[in-house]
Amino acid sequence: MAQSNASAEAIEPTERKMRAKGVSVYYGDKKAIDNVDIDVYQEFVTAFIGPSGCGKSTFLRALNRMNDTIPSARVTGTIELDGDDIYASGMDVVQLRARVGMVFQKPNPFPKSIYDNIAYGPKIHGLAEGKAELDAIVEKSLRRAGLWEEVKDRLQDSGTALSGGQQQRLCIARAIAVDPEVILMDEPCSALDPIATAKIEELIDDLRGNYAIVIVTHSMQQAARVSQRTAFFHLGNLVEYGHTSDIFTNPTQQRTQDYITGRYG
Ligand SMILES: Nc1ncnc2c1ncn2[C@@H]1O[C@H](COP(=O)(O)OP(=O)(O)OP(=O)(O)O)[C@@H](O)[C@H]1O
Repeated sequence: MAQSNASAEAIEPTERKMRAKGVSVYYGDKKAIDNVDIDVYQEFVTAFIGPSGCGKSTFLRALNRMNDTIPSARVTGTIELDGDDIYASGMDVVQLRARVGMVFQKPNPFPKSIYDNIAYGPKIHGLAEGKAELDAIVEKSLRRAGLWEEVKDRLQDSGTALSGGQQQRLCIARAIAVDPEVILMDEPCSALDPIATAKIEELIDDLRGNYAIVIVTHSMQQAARVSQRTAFFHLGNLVEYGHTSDIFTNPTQQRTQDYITGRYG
């Protein structure tokens, strides 16, 4: 498991990667997220916690316009990546989703080889000149995701034949391969056993140095282990956002206190 990160979280962020201002998300007439302001920082893991249905995944998906794929979904307010409005009309959404990658709850490798799972993104984004460069990206991505040693001799095997934990690291490698700046993770360990979960948590801690990471989790222990900042959502509102240790030991809001002491959720 990742060790306590109290010292890491005390460090003040140097670079803001994303800024949400007055963001609301609707499904048809129903408001799922209400007027949320939040900043996400480079080299920080930000955890979104809160009871089921509070809107964590909805808000996470708004950060790389994954909600665009849901016809009834509508986002208001502004979300910026490096100061640029990601909902602006000129924004290239394919490019945006490479810059703000996503890893889902259930590992979802393509039904292709391990190699092709990683190579696909760099190919369509034109990141490699030839086979040697592509090979290098595949190796580097798998190494970063802590999977290289386990798969280097069977890169042509199907990605779906790996264990659940390996599949999730493959999906992380796939996100890394297109050189993202932000990685969004929606309950990435919920389908995994404790050992595979521990590996992913260690990986998140390793990756933090190169990206801004946002993780939705139902596990408060996980949020405490891996994140430096925590946002507590309830009924579509961002109730409290701050240093992870403050949220868990000294929250300012009664609703946060009730959640972390198990009064609901
Ligand atoms: N595609 C959709 N169409 C309509 N309503 C939706 C859709 N997705 C989510 N919702 C609604 O939006 C609200 C927030 O859901 P969301 O999945 O974001 O919450 P969550 O906090 O991530 O929940 P969980 O922890 O259970 O995954 C819920 O009331 C949910 O029913």
